[in-house]
Amino acid sequence: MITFPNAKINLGLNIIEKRPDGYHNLETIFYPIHLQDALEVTRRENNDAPYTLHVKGTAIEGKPEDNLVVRAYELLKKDHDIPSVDIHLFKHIPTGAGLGGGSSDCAFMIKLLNEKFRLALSLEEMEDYAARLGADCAFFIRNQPVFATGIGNIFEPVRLSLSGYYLVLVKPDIFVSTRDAFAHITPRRPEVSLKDIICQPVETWKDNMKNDFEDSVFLKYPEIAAIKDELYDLGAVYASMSGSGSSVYGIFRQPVEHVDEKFGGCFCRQRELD
Ligand SMILES: C[C@@](CO)(OP(=O)(O)O)[C@H](O)COP(=O)(O)OP(=O)(O)OC[C@H]1O[C@@H](n2ccc(N)nc2=O)[C@H](O)[C@@H]1O
Ligand SMILES: Nc1ncnc2c1ncn2[C@@H]1O[C@H](COP(=O)(O)OP(=O)(O)O)[C@@H](O)[C@H]1O
Repeated sequence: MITFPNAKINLGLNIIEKRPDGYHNLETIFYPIHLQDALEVTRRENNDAPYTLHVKGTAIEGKPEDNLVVRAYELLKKDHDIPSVDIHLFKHIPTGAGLGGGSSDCAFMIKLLNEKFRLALSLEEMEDYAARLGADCAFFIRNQPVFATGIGNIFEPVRLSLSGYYLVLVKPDIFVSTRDAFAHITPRRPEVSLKDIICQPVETWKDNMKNDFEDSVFLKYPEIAAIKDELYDLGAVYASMSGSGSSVYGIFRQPVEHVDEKFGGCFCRQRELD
C-alpha cells in the first residue's frame, strides 16, 4: 500500500508563553499544501527482522529507529497485532524546513497501518497516537486547515480557502532546529488573535500577521530574510517563513514565471493552493 504524506505551511505563528514543562504555548494556522513524500509499506516475506526501512531522495539524519515512520510502526505494534513490514520512504519534502515533513510521514504511517492491517482505529485514536510522537503530528491525521493552540496540538477547524492563489516555496540550504529556534524567543501574547486576522482579506495579512520566529532566525541568517523580501518584490500578496524555518513562502494571485531561476541554489517549488 502506498500513500503520499503532504507538507503544511504556517499562516502566522504567535509564541505566547513558556510552560513549566519547557514547551511553549502558541497559536498558528496549519494549512496543508501539495508537496508530498511517498510512503509505501509491504508485508515482509521473511520474518528475520520486524521491519526494514529504505529511504530515497532528500537525506534524513539519524538512525532508522529514530525515523518517525518507524516510531509510528513501533508505537502501534505495542497495542496491535501488526506483522513485519518493509517500509519505503521517498523524501521530497525538505527537512528542517518548518514544513512538517517528518510529522506528516508519521501521521500518514499511522493511517496507512490502520487501513492495511484493518486496525479499526477512529480518527481520535489515530490523533492520540500521532500526538505522542510530535507536537504537530496529529494535525496531519485530518489534514484540514486548522487554528492550532496549546503546544500546536489542539485544533479547531477554520473556514479558509486559498483556492485560486499560487504558492511559491523556497528552502535555502540552511537547517534550523525547532528546539534552537524556540530557545531564542521571548514569548508574548498578541493583541489580536490570528483567528480574527485570518478572517480578513489576504491583502491585509502583510500588515497584521507575523511569524514570531522570524526576528531571531532572520538576525542569524539574513539570507532567509532576503528570500522573503524577494518574494514581495515578485508581487506576493503575503510572504512569511514557515514554522521555525528555514523555508519561506509567498502567496501570489498569478503564477510566477521562471521561478527556479530567481532562487538559484535553493529548493524551489510552485504549487496551486486549494
Ligand atoms: C513549532 C512548530 C510550528 O509549526 O514548528 P515547525 O516544526 O513547523 O518548524 C511545530 O508545531 C513544532 O512541532 P514538532 O516539530 O512536532 O515539535 P516537537 O518535535 O514536538 O518539538 C521539538 C522541540 O521544539 C520545542 N517545542 C516544540 C513545540 C512547542 N510548542 N514548544 C516547544 O518548545 C521543544 O524544545 C521540543 O523538544
Ligand atoms: N520521516 C522523516 N522525515 C523527515 N525528518 C524526520 C523523519 N523522521 C525523523 N526525522 C527528523 O525530524 C527532524 C525534523 O524534521 P521535519 O519534520 O522534516 O522538519 P520541521 O520540523 O522543520 O518541519 C529532523 O531532524 C529529522 O532528522
